[in-house]
Amino acid sequence: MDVDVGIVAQRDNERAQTLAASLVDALEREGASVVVDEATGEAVEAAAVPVDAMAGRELVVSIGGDGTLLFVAREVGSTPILGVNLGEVGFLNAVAPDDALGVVTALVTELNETGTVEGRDLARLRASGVDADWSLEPALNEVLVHGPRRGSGGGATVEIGIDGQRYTESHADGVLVATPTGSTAYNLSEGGPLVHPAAETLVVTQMAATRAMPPLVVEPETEITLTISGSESAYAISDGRNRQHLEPPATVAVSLAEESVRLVGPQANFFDGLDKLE
Ligand SMILES: NC(=O)c1ccc[n+]([C@@H]2O[C@H](COP(=O)([O-])OP(=O)(O)OC[C@H]3O[C@@H](n4cnc5c(N)ncnc54)[C@H](O)[C@@H]3O)[C@@H](O)[C@H]2O)c1
Ligand SMILES: Nc1ncnc2c1ncn2[C@@H]1O[C@H](COP(=O)(O)OP(=O)(O)OP(=O)(O)O)[C@@H](O)[C@H]1O
Repeated sequence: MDVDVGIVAQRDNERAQTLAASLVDALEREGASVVVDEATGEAVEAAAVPVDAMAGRELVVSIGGDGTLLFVAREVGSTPILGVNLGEVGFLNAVAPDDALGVVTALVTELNETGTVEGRDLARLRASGVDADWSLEPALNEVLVHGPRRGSGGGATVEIGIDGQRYTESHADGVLVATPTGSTAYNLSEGGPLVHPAAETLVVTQMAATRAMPPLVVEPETEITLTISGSESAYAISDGRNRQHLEPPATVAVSLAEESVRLVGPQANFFDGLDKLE
């Protein structure tokens, strides 16, 4: 059987491109059909396609840091992803570069023999306008609502609604809703709790609120609304990259997205990973 694999290497990263080239060689020798992303295609001899065209392949390998994996996840939906860590933190990428060849070859052999690979599904969040017609790309880490700019003087008033009931309202730099995956990212810097990956919850965390309430842990099916007012403009942002301009007063609805992200290959040990954050 011909296994379809996509490889995305962090742009402008020579180490990532070199590793991508050796994966292309090894996988083609195994009889797999391999494509790389267009930026990598300029440096590596292989068929190149846009990253979103890799959706539906049996495996996509992301070589880079957490930012690269978040980017790949945004583009390929629930296509199985393996993360190889070449970044500084690499919380989302379980595989070290030296192990990449062995792990990817083993996964392709498994796909050949069984047609499937084991993995785990990571929840994502959908953010959309309540009083305007827009939605953001689903977030693997968090959805954030903030005023015209981050930091002092850039805040706004944000009211948090939980299943139609008001939790709290305060002037703040912003408010974020994090998945368990995102609990170790921005959420942690803003005083939110660590969430163990096996816990199915969402966390709502205020950012530098003047009348701060503790971060609120809710069940994943909760409908969360963030209503922002008292500033000239505001933004809703998914995973730090995909943003929507808001004209306050504006209400953003945040809920579980239908499509999760599927990570395959060895699972990172959550507690070992925490050492990287110090
Ligand atoms: N103050 C902060 O902690 C802070 C600031 C900006 C962005 N971020 C996070 O980075 C993500 C991407 O945003 P960007 O593209 O603007 O920044 P980026 O890609 O430069 O990432 C910022 C840092 O967050 C780390 N990171 C990302 N996801 C993580 C996770 N799930 N667990 C632990 N660390 C993680 C990255 O390795 C990197 O060191 C956002 O979703 C946000 O959670 C965090
Ligand atoms: N092959 C690629 N094609 C197009 N865009 C890319 C590619 N690789 C990375 N990018 C862009 O770069 C961003 C990720 O790069 P970023 O600088 O955040 O690195 P990183 O993977 O987090 O690594 P580090 O931990 O070293 O910062 C993605 O959001 C995406 O916009």
